[in-house]
Amino acid sequence: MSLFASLLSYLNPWRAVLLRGSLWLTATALLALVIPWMLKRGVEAIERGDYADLVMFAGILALAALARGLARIASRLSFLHTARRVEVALRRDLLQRLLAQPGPFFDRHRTGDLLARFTGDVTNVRMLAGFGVMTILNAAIVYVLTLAMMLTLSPSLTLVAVLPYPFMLLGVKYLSRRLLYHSGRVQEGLGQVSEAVEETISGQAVIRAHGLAHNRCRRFSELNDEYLQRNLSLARLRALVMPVMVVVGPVGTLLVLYYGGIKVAAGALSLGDFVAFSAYLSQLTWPTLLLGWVLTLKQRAAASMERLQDLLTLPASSLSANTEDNSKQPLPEDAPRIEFQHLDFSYLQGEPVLRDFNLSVPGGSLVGIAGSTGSGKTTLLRLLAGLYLPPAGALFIDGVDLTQLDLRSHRRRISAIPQEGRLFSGSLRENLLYALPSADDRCLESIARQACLTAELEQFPDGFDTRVGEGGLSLSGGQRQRVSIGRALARDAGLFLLDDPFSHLDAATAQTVWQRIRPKLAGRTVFLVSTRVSLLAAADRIVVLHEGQIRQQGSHDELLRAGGHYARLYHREQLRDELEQS
Ligand SMILES: Nc1ncnc2c1ncn2[C@@H]1O[C@H](COP(=O)(O)OP(=O)(O)OP(=O)(O)O)[C@@H](O)[C@H]1O
Repeated sequence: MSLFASLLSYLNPWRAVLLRGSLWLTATALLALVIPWMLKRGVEAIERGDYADLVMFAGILALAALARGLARIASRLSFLHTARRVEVALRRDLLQRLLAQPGPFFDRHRTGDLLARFTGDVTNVRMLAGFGVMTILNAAIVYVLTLAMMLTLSPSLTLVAVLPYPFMLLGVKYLSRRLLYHSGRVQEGLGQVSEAVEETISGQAVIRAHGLAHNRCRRFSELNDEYLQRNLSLARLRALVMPVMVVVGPVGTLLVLYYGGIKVAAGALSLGDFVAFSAYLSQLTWPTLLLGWVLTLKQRAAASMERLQDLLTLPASSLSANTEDNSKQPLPEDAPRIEFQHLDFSYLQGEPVLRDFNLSVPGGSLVGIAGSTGSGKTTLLRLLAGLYLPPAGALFIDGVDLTQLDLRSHRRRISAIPQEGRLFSGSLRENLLYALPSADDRCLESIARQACLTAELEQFPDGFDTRVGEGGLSLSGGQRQRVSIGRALARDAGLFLLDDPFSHLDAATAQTVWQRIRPKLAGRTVFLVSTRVSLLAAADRIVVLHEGQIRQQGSHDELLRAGGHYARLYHREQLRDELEQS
């Protein structure tokens, strides 16, 4: 879609406001026409020696100027307010698209670059949608009306005045292509700088702990220099645009002065007409200059819109809406039956992470997943959540291929605790009830009890209203993890995906939390990944992964009797716990 087509789709809902704005612009231009005409009549009154008329024309001129100022304010408000609304709509659509993307999208895109699209790129488009559109429309109206007046006064002099304009158009056409290219590079550079800032702030603890601040600053300076060079190239080009426009006005005025002067001297044009003509011509100067500025703005906005279109044209979801069977809303308490059939999975062009994975899970069972680090445990849960797309015909939910499921309905029945359960800025209450904001205090207290947070809450001076800081930074790792557990429990889901939710808790607390949350999980399908294998003892089936393949599976007792990897992990853990207690 071209820049203007995309922009139009965002401006369309505000067409009534824009129409009003255009009427105010027309009123501004019409009132502006009165001023040179009153000059003409004033000059004629002076020639006649009629001072009463002169005062009257001066009065009309002053009133017209005042009314013109008011009409200009009204027109600006219509256009600039609309642009702000377009900006909001763009940001909303961008975020909606982003959140609908599957995991590989976020592996491919850098956070800073995505952030730059929300800031710099959206601002460029907003400037064009507001000031740009207003300036272009204003120039068109002023040109048509003013040229009509100039033609009325003297057609031949009008022809002389517009002689330099074709040269201006040629120069502008040549510059605009290069402006587009350089604007794109500047926005890309801004993305890299934003990325570096974002990473530095979120990783400041690691950077300082390793004494890497100096290296980081050096790398940042290099990126900044590169960004500066790109900006300077663009600024040089933009600096060329203004002179092209600035030359046009004076050349036209010079030509008019020369030929107009000859005409007045020869008596072919009255002095009043000549003064009015010159005033009309000077009214074209400012819109022409602004057009030059809008041209650079247009190219910047075109480069930005191209970057925004990359995101706005993404599919709303990588998983398609499905047949009638799946379009029905699954009930939250539905505990799905899950089947993996010869599942092979690898991330973008990487080595296979899961290989020939086969598993049949009846609805309402608790599946424990154990295995060495990097064996594919998290990947398995990501596939179940539809965050990454499994190959077709390999993963079935209630007998339906996951790739054919409506992703939103599927996710509605899932509650997950990711490995790094991120909290959001806000209070403990907001975080615990993130998925259920309307829940009452009784529900909140019950969640906190299940997640073993009650003791801490009594110590926090603000209780549930305690702020957790960005990402939950003001809480300990264990507290953060228990808030994540509470947040997941608040959902009445049918499928729980718990990725090592007790890794930051000591053995005793982990057991207590696990015992407390189990009644809530009864009758649900639960996948529990745990590096602490003793917590898996209650699972209906335990799967032990090794390098993406099932190495062992069975109940806790069966696996202990069989010996092997699971039994070794279990005995090692028992020994460690005994040592810690002694
Ligand atoms: N987004 C990704 N892009 C590419 N490769 C990935 C991605 N996420 C994980 N991997 C790779 O997939 C493999 C399995 O990772 P996964 O996180 O599933 O293992 P895990 O068993 O959960 O490990 P751990 O116990 O350490 O959390 C690893 O080799 C990892 O490097």
